[in-house]
Amino acid sequence: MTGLVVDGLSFSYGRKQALRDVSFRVEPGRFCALLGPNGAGKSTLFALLTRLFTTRTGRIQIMGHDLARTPRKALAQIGVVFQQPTLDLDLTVQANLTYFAALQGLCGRDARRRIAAALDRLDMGERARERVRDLNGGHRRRTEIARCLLHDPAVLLLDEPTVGLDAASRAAITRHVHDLSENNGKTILWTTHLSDEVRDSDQLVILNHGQVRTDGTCATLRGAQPLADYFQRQSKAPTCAAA
Ligand SMILES: Nc1ncnc2c1ncn2[C@@H]1O[C@H](COP(=O)(O)OP(=O)(O)OP(=O)(O)O)[C@@H](O)[C@H]1O
Repeated sequence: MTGLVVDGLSFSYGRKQALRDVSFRVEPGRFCALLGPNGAGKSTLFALLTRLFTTRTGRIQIMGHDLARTPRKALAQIGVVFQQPTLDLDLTVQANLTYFAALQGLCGRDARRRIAAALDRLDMGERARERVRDLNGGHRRRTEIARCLLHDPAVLLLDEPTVGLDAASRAAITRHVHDLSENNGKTILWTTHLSDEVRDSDQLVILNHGQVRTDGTCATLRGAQPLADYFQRQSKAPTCAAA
């Protein structure tokens, strides 16, 4: 069963077409980097994947569940980290996760066990009792990633999760999320406009002007050239029928 299928997806804001016939698939346990310059359509795609927006053109399947026909089953399979942080700054890490667990119908010993395991995976176990306001940006992001694991989703969607972080925090978060695909079998869709967050073994989908420019293994696509150069070339290349 494929982790994530995006098939013939189009979306417009009024007369502005943001996505045009976007198709790609991510196999289970794969890390897929969705790379695109500003305005490429990454956030629009993300909004469709999380059902904030809907469209009649195209379809999305998550672990075999059609998002339009069986949204509850499909959404139960995803963990989401949005671009804008959504933690309560005045609560501790533990309280933030306990609150989210309750929203997922998880409580008591089961919730505590899941929270401890998720925090440990992100090397955040020792910070459980700290107030989120006292954490740096990288640790706040790690808390959000731990939170999205609580209901044990198969697919993780992360929308530019490293925006605003320093280099060390970016590297740590990128490493943690790669680890979740390699060692925990999570299917990852990671949107970014930073080519240094992508590894050679990752699936790479480049989006530009709302269209998929390339889709394949990063090492194969970039060949001998640095990914930054390849990305720049793909981002500058003219797009047929771009909006
Ligand atoms: N609410 C809106 N109304 C009209 N056009 C919009 C709206 N939101 C986005 N767009 C346009 O749709 C296109 C895709 O935008 P989107 O935000 O999805 O791109 P992005 O790749 O996420 O960019 P960024 O990296 O800057 O967040 C852009 O041309 C943008 O100007």
